[in-house]
Amino acid sequence: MQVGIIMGSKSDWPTMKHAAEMLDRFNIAYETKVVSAHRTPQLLADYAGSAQERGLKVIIGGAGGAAHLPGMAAAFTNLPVLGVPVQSRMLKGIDSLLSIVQMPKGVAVGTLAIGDAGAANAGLLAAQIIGAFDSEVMAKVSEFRQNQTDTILSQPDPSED
Ligand SMILES: Nc1c(C(=O)O)ncn1[C@@H]1O[C@H](COP(=O)(O)O)[C@@H](O)[C@H]1O
Repeated sequence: MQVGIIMGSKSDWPTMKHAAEMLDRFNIAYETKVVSAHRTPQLLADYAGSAQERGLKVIIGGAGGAAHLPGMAAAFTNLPVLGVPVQSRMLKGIDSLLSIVQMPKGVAVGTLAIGDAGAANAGLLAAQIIGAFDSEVMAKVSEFRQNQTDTILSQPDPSED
């Protein structure tokens, strides 16, 4: 496994599956697990603490509300941790975003956008990090981006639709 996708609750999966789907495009092996800084703190310490020796290269952590999961994962590992703010019901994910993004200097989390697009981009960014050291993955990232550009350039102008 190269990427660990962790989330605070099973209820985060409809968002976090977009990270998994992005990794599928690049044939990057990943594992998924519910791990919570609040509800299963020892599991988080064990998971993040052993991630590097188990061969993971990147951890993607998604959580909503008081989203301490990515920051606490980053506290237990030197691997790059990408944080996905899951949209919360009461505060629409602003709480998740602010909980993840304002890390103290010296412990880094790369924070993505709230919700599905953020999760997809976390998968893409993980592929780009791995691709920096793996030319096959980087070739797939280039192809993905070229296809995206070609699709947009081939669309008719808005008024011609
Ligand atoms: N933010 C965290 C953490 C954590 O940061 O450790 N653990 C669970 N949660 C979040 O609680 C929300 C509601 O969870 P439930 O749906 O299980 O009640 C989820 O979005 C989860 O990520």
